[in-house]
Amino acid sequence: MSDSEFDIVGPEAIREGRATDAYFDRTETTLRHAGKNPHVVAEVTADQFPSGEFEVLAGVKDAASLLAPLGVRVDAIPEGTLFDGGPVMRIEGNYLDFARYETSLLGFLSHASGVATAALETRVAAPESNVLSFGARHVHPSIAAMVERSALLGGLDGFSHVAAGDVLGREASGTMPHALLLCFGRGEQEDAWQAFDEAVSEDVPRVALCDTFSDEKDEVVRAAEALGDRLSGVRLDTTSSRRGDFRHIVREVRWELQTRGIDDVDIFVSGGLGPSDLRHLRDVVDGFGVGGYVSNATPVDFALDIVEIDGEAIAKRGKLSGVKEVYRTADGHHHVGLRGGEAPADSESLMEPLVRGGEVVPSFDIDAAAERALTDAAKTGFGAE
Ligand SMILES: O=P(O)(O)OC[C@H]1C[C@H](OP(=O)(O)OP(=O)(O)O)[C@H](O)[C@@H]1O
Ligand SMILES: [Zn+2]
Repeated sequence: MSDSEFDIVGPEAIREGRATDAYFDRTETTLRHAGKNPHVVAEVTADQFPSGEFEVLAGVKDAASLLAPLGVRVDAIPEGTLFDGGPVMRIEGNYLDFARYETSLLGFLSHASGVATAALETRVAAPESNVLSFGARHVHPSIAAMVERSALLGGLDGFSHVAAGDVLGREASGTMPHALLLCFGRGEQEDAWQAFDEAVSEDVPRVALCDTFSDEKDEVVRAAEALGDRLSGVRLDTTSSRRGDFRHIVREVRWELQTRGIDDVDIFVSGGLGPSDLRHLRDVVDGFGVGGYVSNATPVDFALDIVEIDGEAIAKRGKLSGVKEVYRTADGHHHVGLRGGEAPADSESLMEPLVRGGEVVPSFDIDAAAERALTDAAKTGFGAE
């Protein structure tokens, strides 16, 4: 029993195959006892048939790292690709070489793909706006890097979690919490904003949180008067009990700034926002902090199913036997067919080599994957209202 500081399943357990469901231990014991370890092809699939409901594939980088040392051959559709049916990954090898890794494999793909899909929904809802991932507080700290990487892969512009930034090699960003204003006390907002301006390094934009004690309009005018042209933005995180017509509040704030000749102060909003809020506010605000809608996204319901054993097509009830290819047709839809079958006219086959000879084939670039997701979103009409 490990006496580690926190109850967290670490990378060692994942690598050793202990991050698995107990029935895979039983499976290994039983198959070894019976002298069975067939050569299989297994596919990761969410929907057997194209559903028209697209999701973003993410988590492929960690999945590749997990599978590479196992002596299996893996193909997958690239990270960031939108899919709506058929396999997203195919594993070929002796079943016992990878059986116990199913749990972690699906966990890597399911959770990250759910978060990336939610992030893309917010991205396409406000394509011109600055949208930051602020939801790390809602999830277990051990998965913050997955959440923030998936948010970037879904097209978001930045994130708030510092340690996730260490993992991703990117700078976390954010403004200031209500706790800062509270520590200076009621009526002392100017002192708080000015102390922030004096203390925080110059490269951090001066974005004042303006909704702690009094009306947003009042606090914004006071922040502008307190910081002058050092103020680069204001954040309104108006709590739901006071929110009313958030759009109207933002327009009042913009009016009070503009009537004072202040045109270069950005207005950011946050707090319980989802795609419909972003669509409703995108023409009056400059940026969004989106938290729970992205970080708390439902994982994609992937399953790993054997579809061929020793060259014979086979599948459990509810699944399609045989090794399949996935194609994207010219109209952005997907087509699933048996490997070796005829590809639809004007289609592209989506599966690419992921692991060969123990090596991960592709390099992984978050920005390229995000670009792919945005391109696919346009092709498929993803998130269109
Ligand atoms: O609601 P979500 O979409 O998850 O957004 C997460 C936002 C909202 C939250 O406000 P508070 O809970 O008031 O926290 P703080 O006082 O630190 O701003 C905090 O500012 C996060 O950045
Ligand atoms: Zn707050």
